[in-house]
Amino acid sequence: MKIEIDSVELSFDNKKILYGVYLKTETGKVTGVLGRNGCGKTCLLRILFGDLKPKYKSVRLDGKYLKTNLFNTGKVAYLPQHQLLPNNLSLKKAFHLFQSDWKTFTAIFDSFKIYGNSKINEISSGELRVVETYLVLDSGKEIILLDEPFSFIAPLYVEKFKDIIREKKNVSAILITDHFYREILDVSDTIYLIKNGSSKLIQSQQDLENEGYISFNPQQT
Ligand SMILES: Nc1ncnc2c1ncn2[C@@H]1O[C@H](COP(=O)(O)OP(=O)(O)OP(=O)(O)O)[C@@H](O)[C@H]1O
Repeated sequence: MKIEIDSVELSFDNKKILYGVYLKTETGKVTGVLGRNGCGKTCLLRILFGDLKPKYKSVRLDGKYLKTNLFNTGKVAYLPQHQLLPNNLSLKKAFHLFQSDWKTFTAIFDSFKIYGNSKINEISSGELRVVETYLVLDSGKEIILLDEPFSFIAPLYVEKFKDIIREKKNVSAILITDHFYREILDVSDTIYLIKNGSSKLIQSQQDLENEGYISFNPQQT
């Protein structure tokens, strides 16, 4: 499946946020989205999902204009920046509801074994992020949108999620945004930088330096 979004026009109180975006993601590929704080990454994911209504947008699935919101198609799973799961749900129940296998999860993240009967509000915010990111990635949906999956979790878990993302991209088109740009560069097949309301295709870390997204680091040359 191929998903494209363009012709996005989003403003808040006459402040233009997005106005020149083109972004494509497809099955078999991870598409990374980078950009400074407040450039519009979360808004773009929400517009694609259908959760935020801009003045205008055009979303195409396999080249065909989508007349409804993407979430109405049942083809998408979305990890928002805010909490996804309700507080009083037990972890095992959450896995049951998402039709995800608890034992497979705890075989990868073994320190979670003790939490099967714990409620969502009894684990740490980082642990919750691990659970939610896993459930979204394991949803089997054709399109997966991840808003900052790496930012709040330990480096060991970031590595595990990068492996899971590489595996899941075989069946899903994965769109991911995060400030951990090295992880995004590592795991993505295609990268866009959102800057001044527009998207730019990024080929290398050098491009990110040239665009002023990261500063020049002589130790890495
Ligand atoms: N509901 C809203 N009302 C007014 N302004 C908003 C609203 N939602 C977002 N914005 C503004 O739109 C801009 C883009 O926000 P967005 O959350 O998409 O940024 P971002 O690139 O995801 O930032 P970050 O990396 O800090 O999460 C910001 O300037 C933000 O203040």
